[in-house]
Amino acid sequence: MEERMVTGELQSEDSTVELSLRPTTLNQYIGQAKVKENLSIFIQAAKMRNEPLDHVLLYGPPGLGKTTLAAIIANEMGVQFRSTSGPAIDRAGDLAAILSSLEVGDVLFIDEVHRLPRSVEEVLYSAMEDFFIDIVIGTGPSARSVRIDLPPFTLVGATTRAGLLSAPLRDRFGVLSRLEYYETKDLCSIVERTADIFETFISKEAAVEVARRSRGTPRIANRLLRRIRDISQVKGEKEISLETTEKALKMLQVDDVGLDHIDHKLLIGIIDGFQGGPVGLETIAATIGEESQTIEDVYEPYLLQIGFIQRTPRGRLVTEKAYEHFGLKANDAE
Ligand SMILES: Nc1ncnc2c1ncn2[C@@H]1O[C@H](COP(=O)(O)OP(=O)(O)OP(=O)(O)O)[C@@H](O)[C@H]1O
Ligand SMILES: [Mg+2]
Repeated sequence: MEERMVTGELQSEDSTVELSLRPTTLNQYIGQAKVKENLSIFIQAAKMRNEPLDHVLLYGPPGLGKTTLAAIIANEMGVQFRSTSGPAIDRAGDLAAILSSLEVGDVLFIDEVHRLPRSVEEVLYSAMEDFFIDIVIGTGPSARSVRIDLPPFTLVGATTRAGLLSAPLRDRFGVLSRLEYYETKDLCSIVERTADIFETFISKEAAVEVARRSRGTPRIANRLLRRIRDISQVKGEKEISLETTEKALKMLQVDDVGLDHIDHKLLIGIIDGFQGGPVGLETIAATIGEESQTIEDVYEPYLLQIGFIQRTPRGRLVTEKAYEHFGLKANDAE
């Protein structure tokens, strides 16, 4: 897949900087008020009882701060943070090795937890519920099952697709937190915080503009800011101005509401090819040459969120709001 400025997914250029941009305490974590309030109460209560925190499932679109929040949980609990991911654990034995190296109260973070192989997932059930695992050692007639007791720990799972989690796994999480797209004012604070870390000045209007066009996603806001900062610096600006921000975003092909050419291709594809829909996902995918899974997971969520498309039983429908965005009239087509 080509690299996009406005995707929430992690891209190669993000990974190195992101580490330095990660807030480390709940207080520094901007937005997501409901999630933060809940977690803060559960963390305090667990600490008062001197028990590990209940297992936590964080879910929501890419780039909203799941990994960041997982690390914050460990930090706030004052325990070690161990991190792995679903696809990285091939065999039950790999998981057993990780689990048996944990210390009391540790946070084990499993990213993309919906991608754990089924055989590994099954080992996790008893680990989560009763802090032990049964593993089979050897093969054939000499095979035997060994029980390993584990220290009480907290599993923090993250997924962009909660719907793909099996029911037995989902049910073993005591805390389910859904991260939402950020409001502009929160993204604006994130942009200002990032600028601060970069030791760069940015005008209020410019920060609001970046926030407005970042699809409710901190990772995108930070990525756009980095590019805009480059352009502003080359121009010799002391402070990133609104004018430069607007120009830079135009160069980066990010439109007024944060959409790019791929969003345009998707929307215009439905408008031109199917009179605005409704049209089935598979048909759209074939028409614009993208995988339906990618459309569903990556392109569509934000378009749904801002009300540019609707899901109907008969397929996707482009709304009047989207027509207006392109300066078109919806009923022209009807
Ligand atoms: N609430 C927040 N306040 C400040 N910065 C944030 C916040 N949430 C996320 N960020 C920033 O956004 C970046 C992306 O966050 P993170 O990697 O945690 O997202 P994610 O949800 O784990 O994404 P993915 O689904 O790709 O794993 C981080 O570098 C972090 O700096
Ligand atoms: Mg992550």
